[in-house]
Amino acid sequence: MGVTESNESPEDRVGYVRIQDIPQLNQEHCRMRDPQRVERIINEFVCGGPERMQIVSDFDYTITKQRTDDGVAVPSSFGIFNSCKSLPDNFKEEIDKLFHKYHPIEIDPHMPIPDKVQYMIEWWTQSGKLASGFAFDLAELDQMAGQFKHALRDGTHELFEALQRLQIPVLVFSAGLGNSVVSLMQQANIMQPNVKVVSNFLRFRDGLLDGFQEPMIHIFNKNETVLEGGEYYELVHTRDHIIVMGDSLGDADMAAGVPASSHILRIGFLFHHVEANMEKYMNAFDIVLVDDQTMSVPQALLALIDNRHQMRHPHGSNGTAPTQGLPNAAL
Ligand SMILES: C[n+]1cn([C@@H]2O[C@H](COP(=O)(O)OP(=O)(O)O)[C@@H](O)[C@H]2O)c2nc(N)[nH]c(=O)c21
Ligand SMILES: [Mg+2]
Repeated sequence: MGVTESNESPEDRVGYVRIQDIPQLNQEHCRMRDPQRVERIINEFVCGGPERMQIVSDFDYTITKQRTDDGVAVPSSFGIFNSCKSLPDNFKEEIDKLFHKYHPIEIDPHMPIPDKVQYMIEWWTQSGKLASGFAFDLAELDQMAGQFKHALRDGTHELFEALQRLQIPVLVFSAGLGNSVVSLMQQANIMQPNVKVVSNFLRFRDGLLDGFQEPMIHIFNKNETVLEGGEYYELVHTRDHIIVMGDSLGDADMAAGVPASSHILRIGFLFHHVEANMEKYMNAFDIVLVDDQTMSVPQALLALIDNRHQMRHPHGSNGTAPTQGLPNAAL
């Protein structure tokens, strides 16, 4: 007698998760281009368990809120640095000039990407040159960043706690200023050993600021290809179940460079010009959350993965090696 072939479809299996059973995905402001694809990936994630998961997240307005309860605007990571009082008098003026020259290029819908890349490299290089040749006390940056430690999305602590407990690596990718990102995350107590920040970090030489450390992270190389060969790449390249989170369209590509067989679920936080942007966001992200200032959706997905994991490993052992502490200055 051979093995009886089962006609059972995956949907009939015990433990199969359905979108309609996940309240966070059934909210009015949660949009999905292809709910069946989302459901399929979620089931892959739940079956694969925490050992195969990694998170890749943008920082500005993804980990921080797009809109705060008290209406206070949250500065970007560059903005936190630029508002430091001790910077030379002309610094702010010059950095603003660069912004007005290059930001329209960054968002120009007609210019081809390869042309934009050249301009973006110019912009980040010139910003680095401006941030050179004067003394700067990082304590001032800490003080500025600390003012916004409560401006993280609701549920961020709980999400990061769960990710740490399940030893899921988190890559925070920012084309902004890494020192602000790390400082804010440290002061908010979410800079756990499983979290790595890849960004632009200030460099000092002979006690003076000397621009940014290499490699430059700009908006068009903000993806896993810049990690290749590095320590973090080694840690995560076998983790083929990936949640990507971002608020800008380009953030959807942050997992570029991971093996093609990976399952990637992209979550996009849409806030500005909702109607005008909706179609593009729906095409770029699997889940689009409109004016959602929480981490409820990633938390819900993680809870599903966690619950199944607890059922398999009721005594707490998950068979994986502990996540190493990760250096944040270099790749
Ligand atoms: C070099 N430079 C780049 N930016 C902006 O920083 C952003 C960093 O990009 P990102 O990491 O994708 O962050 P986001 O979450 O804010 O989108 C880019 O979109 C640029 O518009 C900059 N912004 C300021 N204020 N000053 C700068 O020197 C500067
Ligand atoms: Mg952002």
